[in-house]
Amino acid sequence: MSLVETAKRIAARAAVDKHLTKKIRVLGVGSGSTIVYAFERVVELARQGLLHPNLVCVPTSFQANNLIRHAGLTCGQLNEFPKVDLCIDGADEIDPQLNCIKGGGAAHYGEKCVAVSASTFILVADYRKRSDVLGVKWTSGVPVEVIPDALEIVSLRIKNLSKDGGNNSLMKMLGVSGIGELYERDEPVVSLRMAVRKAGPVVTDNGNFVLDVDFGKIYNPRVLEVLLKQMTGVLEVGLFSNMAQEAWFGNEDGSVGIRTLKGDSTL
Ligand SMILES: O=C[C@H](O)[C@H](O)[C@H](O)COP(=O)(O)O
Repeated sequence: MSLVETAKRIAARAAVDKHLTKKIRVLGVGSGSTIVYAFERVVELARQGLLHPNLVCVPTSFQANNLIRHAGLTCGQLNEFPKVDLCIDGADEIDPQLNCIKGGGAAHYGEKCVAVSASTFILVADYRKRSDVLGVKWTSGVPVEVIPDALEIVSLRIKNLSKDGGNNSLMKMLGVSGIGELYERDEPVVSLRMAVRKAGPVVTDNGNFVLDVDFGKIYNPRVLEVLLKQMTGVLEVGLFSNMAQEAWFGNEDGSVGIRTLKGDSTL
């Protein structure tokens, strides 16, 4: 197993061991490659009888839904279980305030639905995702899920954010005086995410498209998230600000690091 895969695995397993106690009845299951390792551990613990006898797993995506069903665990939808005790999920980049970029696998809408419903939201990742400022480690851009009919209008509005100052009255309400307080680039670079082994764009679990928007460094993820989210035609933005309580990183040396709002430590 490569260094990166080992790092994902140790962080994911350690986070599950710490947080998935017998008291957790409703578990949100994230998406992506790191979550596969976390879920592997969930299944081991369930088979050993160490989890809540009526554990329900709420998926964040089609992928997560498959993981749960193939393991034979109970799968519940958010409409039936809107109060999630714990959600464990991966991320593409995480800053010291535990803001993160997600959606590298285009699952950020489902992931955010579950994350906002969770009493505890924990991120698991490898060392490449630990960052001081968003936009430096994950350079593919912020994923923005867009309803297909609105693709062009949303692209244009994002490209013009710097020129028209976003939306001046909204920015005033949000206490920001200039777009330079939000991100680095003079003009955000907007790309429609293209599929691999399918002609045309990536189509999400919800039948939408994804724009990857490179803002350069992101200085104020919270306000940028709000500005993007309010654009008509945007379903969800892959910025998750002020949501996670902890991030667990697998380090290159085989140790596990934990990032909280108080700082970084090693297990
Ligand atoms: O859309 C995908 C999700 O946000 C993933 O959790 C994120 O991209 C991290 O994925 P991975 O664990 O594969 O790096």
